[in-house]
Formats: sequence, structure tokens, C-alpha cells
Amino acid sequence: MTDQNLAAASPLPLGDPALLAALADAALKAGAVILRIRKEGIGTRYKADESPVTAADLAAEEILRAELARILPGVPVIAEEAVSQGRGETPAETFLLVDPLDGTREFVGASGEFTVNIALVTAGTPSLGVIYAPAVGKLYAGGSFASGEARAFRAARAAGVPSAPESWEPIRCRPIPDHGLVAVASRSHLDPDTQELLASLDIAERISCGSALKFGLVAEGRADIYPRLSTVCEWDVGAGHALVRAAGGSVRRPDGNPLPYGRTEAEYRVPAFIAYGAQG
Ligand SMILES: Nc1ncnc2c1ncn2[C@@H]1O[C@H](COP(=O)(O)O)[C@@H](OP(=O)(O)O)[C@H]1O
Ligand SMILES: [Mg+2]
Repeated sequence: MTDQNLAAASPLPLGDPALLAALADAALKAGAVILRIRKEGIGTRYKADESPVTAADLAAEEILRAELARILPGVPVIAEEAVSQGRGETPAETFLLVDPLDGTREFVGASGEFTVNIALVTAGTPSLGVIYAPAVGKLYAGGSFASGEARAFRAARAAGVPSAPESWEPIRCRPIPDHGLVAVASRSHLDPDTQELLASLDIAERISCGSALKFGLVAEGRADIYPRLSTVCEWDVGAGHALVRAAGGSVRRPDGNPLPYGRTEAEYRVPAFIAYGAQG
């Protein structure tokens, strides 16, 4: 029996680091589908909230649903496109958050700053997260494991090619400096409140970036803070939250309280959050 068959026959325990690699492989497969559709030409339509959805979002979500059902059978999947079509599953103690194509605006434009995001949420907190940007070949993965260890990684990966975790490079947030912060913020959805907060901070450099790649910059110590004081959804944040936590940082509500997850009644909306590098 091959390793892949073995994994299919016996689902991995939730705290097993091999689960992170399996989720990364699912993201790499979805990334391959996204790049193929991008090459063929993008068919864009607009959802009720006027955000764009493409054939790539839908195809990537379909492949992720199949992969995740194989990797974690029976674990509910809360995925952006299913929820927007009223077909969302119900979150349980353990559930998955999936954004099949985060940064659709960047995808529809020329930028390669779009990602596949997968988060495993356990007991209300994102414990594993994978962010894969197929057009720029960047994979981020991180989480906390049953051993009590938390680890975060990055890797340069081609879409569709299975990932060897041995080749992943460990990453850490950098300690937030007292002066001259590096801040990262949305390229396409920068709101006035976030701009005001940024203006109030001692910032040496500001990076604009699309999608969950912003969390990768915090996790690898390239940025100290990623504030977002306008609404996003749990699938935009969960994977990055797990990654940044595993790298020694944090993601919280602006008042410092924990971010809640699995809020079906709020349609999974996250009104605001701030991601920080390593504090004190
Ligand atoms: N008003 C709003 N309500 C909910 N989510 C929003 C939003 N405005 C932006 N977003 C989310 O922010 C994501 C883009 O983030 P960024 O600006 O950092 O690239 C979008 O992801 P999708 O592209 O997956 O729809 C979208 O879900
Ligand atoms: Mg998104």
C-alpha cells in the first residue's frame, strides 16, 4: 500500500503534523486548477454583494471539498462559495474553513497575490493553517500539534506538485520593535478606519498586498502588524491566524479580545482584527 492509500484508509489524528502536510497538498492541487483556469481565461460574474466570483473559485472549492472529505472525513467544511449559495455546513467542535480563492480581485486583475486558504478550527481556535499562492509559488503552513509544539513554515512550491515537509523552511515572527514598524495592509480594500490607525502608528514601511499573503509576511518576520478594521469573513482570517500564532505572533480583535469562530448567525463575518508579530 502506498503512503497515499494508507492516509486514505486511516484518517490522520487531529494533532498529527502529517495532517498539516496533507492539507498543504490539498491546497497545491486546488492551486493547479486555479492556474489552469487562469491560463484558459477567466469567466467572472458578480455575487449579490458585488464581489467577483470566477470559475476558478468554484472549481477550486470543489476539489478542496473532495480532498478534505478524504483527509478528514466527517469534519464539517465551511467554504466561501457554498456559504454564499446557502449550502453551508454547520460548524462543530472541529471544523474546516476554506477560502478556495482569496483575493479574487487580484486574480481578476494582473496581480499574482491570490491564495488558497485552509484552516482547521478546534475548540474555537484555528489550530492548523495553510496559505498557498500558486501564481507566485509560495506556500505557508503552520499550527500547533498534539506534542504541544507550534511550528510555522514556508516553502517555494509549484502548483499540483506534492509537498515534502522536510524541505519546508521554519519561520518566526520578529519581535515588534518600539519604533519604525513595518505594517502590511490590503491592496484592494483599504478602509478609512484602517488608514487612520496606520497613520497613528510609528511606521517605517508600509506594504500593500492582496489576500492572506499578508499573514505570511507577519509570520516570516517581514511585517510587524496587519490591521484590518473593516469586515472580512472567517475563511479570510482562520488560516492566517493559525499560521501567525504558530510563528509566535497573535491575531485578535482590536480591543484585544480573542476572535471568535464558527459564527453562523453572523454569516461568518469578522468585523475587524489586528495581526501582530511577536510581542514583549
Ligand atoms: N465587505 C466585505 N465583507 C466581507 N468580506 C469582505 C468585504 N470586503 C472584503 N472582503 C474580503 O476580503 C478579501 C480580500 O482581502 P484583501 O483585500 O486583503 O485581498 C475578500 O476575499 P475573496 O477575494 O476571497 O472574496 C473578501 O472575502
Ligand atoms: Mg477571501
